[in-house]
Amino acid sequence: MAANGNGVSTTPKSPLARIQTQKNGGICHDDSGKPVKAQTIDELHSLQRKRSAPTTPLDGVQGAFATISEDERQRQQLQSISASLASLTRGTGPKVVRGDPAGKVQSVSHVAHHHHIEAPTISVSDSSLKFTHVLYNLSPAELYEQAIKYEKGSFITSTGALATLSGAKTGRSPRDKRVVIDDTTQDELWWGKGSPNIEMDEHTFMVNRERAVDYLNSLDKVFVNDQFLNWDPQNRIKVRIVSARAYHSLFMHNMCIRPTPEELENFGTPDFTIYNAGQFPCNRYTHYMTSSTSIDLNLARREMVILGTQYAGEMKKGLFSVMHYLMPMRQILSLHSGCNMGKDGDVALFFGLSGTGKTTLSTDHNRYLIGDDEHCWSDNGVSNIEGGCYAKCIDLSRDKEPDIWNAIKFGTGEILSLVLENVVFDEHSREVDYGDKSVTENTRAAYPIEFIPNAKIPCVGPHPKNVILLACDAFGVLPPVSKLSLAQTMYHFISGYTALVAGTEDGIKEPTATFSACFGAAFIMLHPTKYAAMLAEKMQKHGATGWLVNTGWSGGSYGSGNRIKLPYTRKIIDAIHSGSLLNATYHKTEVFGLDIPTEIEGVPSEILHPENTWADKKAYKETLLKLAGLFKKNFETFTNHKIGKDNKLTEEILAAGPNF
Ligand SMILES: Nc1ncnc2c1ncn2[C@@H]1O[C@H](COP(=O)(O)OP(=O)(O)O)[C@@H](O)[C@H]1O
Ligand SMILES: C=C(OP(=O)(O)O)C(=O)O
Ligand SMILES: [Ca+2]
Ligand SMILES: [Mn+2]
Repeated sequence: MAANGNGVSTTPKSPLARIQTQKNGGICHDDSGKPVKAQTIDELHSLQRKRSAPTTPLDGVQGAFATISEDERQRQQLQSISASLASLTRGTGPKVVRGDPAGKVQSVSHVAHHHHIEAPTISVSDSSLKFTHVLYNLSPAELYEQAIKYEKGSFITSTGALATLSGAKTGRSPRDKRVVIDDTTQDELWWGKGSPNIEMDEHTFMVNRERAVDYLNSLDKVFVNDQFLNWDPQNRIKVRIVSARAYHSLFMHNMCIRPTPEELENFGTPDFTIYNAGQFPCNRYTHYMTSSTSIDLNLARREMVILGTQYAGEMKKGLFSVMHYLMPMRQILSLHSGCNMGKDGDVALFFGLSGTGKTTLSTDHNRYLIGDDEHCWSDNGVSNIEGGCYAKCIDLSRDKEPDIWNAIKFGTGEILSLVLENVVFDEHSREVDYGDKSVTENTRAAYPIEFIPNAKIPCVGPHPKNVILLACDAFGVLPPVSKLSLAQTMYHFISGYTALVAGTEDGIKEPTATFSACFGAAFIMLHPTKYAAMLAEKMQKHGATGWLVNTGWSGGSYGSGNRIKLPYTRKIIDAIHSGSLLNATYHKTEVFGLDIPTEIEGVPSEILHPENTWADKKAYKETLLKLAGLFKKNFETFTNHKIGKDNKLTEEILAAGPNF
């Protein structure tokens, strides 16, 4: 007789299957599998989760390496987090416990618990009495669960990425950034016209800090990430990020350097702390505030407060500003650049403003990726500041950007851990439509750098051989590539030109020129000439060549011409890396005086000089002069600043701009 394991006949004689029972007293004893060890459903569920092994042997090691007990270490960790969350309403800080308030289980923290922490069973609204549950350095899988359970707009896409929404803000808010001015920062930092540092006083910072901390303390739970910045071990910075959303915690998990369990045990006090209370607005009646968004940096307190924006990029770029202060103090140059390395150890830097191609061009299947956005250049070479990449994914295609495409899914040996911001997907298949701009043009994917197959781990490399300045010229008059002298490199580095296209809004046809000193004025803290002088010195010392690459328009301005094809730009970049472009024949352009090659393998020669690609030569000349005028006007503010030890380089830089 054919019967399945439950004794149900599969060849019923009557229309309904008859249950065959055994003869021994009418009681079923036909379960073929071993019974589970659990006596109750709760027990069964608790069996599902195995405790993570403690990383330090509990009895510790004797002698010089003796470690504190696990209980003591956890007590110290909670004390440190409690101190981070201190506010006046809780003089001594909130009562902090670890774990998810929703479950009785404490297993969300991956350090084994050897004592049971009693959480209150009734909810108490008075913040000085309530508990704040701390979800400390959760794993991506745990953060996925938190996001899916509690954060509206969280979904898993067909490739396993976590899709989220950042709310009303889908980009950075540079005009809402404030920096505390005190006796030290007043002299050290760059203030005034052109500077990104808009001042606020210490007291106002504390007002916003208290607002953010009180908001965080009012919640049932907060996420705390303890992580690192900078792959250079001698200049590593410990950061703590306190946030209200699993999405923010996962984003920083991916973007900062992830500590090993051992490193986490010995983490101690952070060097810098972010309070991200982005869901809660600032009070616009507060002095120095001009909107409901505020991103406040206090270098003396080593703290940053975020109110009124949930755009995750604010955290990574906020920390980048901090590095732009801390690193130059140690004679290390911080760079808003991507960075990769060839098989022979030749390193290239890719400077550029947002959307010019740092991430796209540094992610190159034939080279090792050191990082896509933030680096340091010290006497030992280059190091990535971050542990992940943050790629723009509008119109992302598998053909043109295969490594980024493939990074947006399960990673080898790692559970899905990726954030896809503001993308649109099919409600059933969960397939992402990268062409959809319904939420924003600035859709993003944040993934750990290991998701790129050729990542160079640890993310460090020798001194750069090529320094590539990327400009997305929507006027269509800059050549696709030109070789720069050191003075020209400095001129273009200080200028930091790119052009924004007005986007898809109708009525706006003119591209807008943007000049952002050091290709990242929004993040620099000192005067641009300080960074420029360091760059000049390093390039000179290590014999690096500068290049200007236009990743923007050709054959006319935005509206009539077209964006230079990515495969052509890649060929240009290949020729820079291989060294073949150094040996090309060059001729000088008028007005900008740029040296352009006559030939590059794989690139049609006629596009190398932009004039050839314009049907209307008069319009070309007019547009060229217009852009040159904008460069001249922008550079006026820098003419009184000296770069280098004598005036020689400064004079050369001034002469390296457009002449007309
Ligand atoms: N010729 C080109 N060179 C570089 N990027 C291009 C080019 N044409 C189109 N793009 C697109 O421009 C965008 C560049 O963005 P991204 O690399 O993220 O810039 P960044 O990292 O500098 O902010 C990508 O979406 C890329 O596909
Ligand atoms: C995240 C950003 O960086 P980028 O566009 O340079 O990749 C940003 O500028 O907000
Ligand atoms: Ca980028
Ligand atoms: Mn960037």
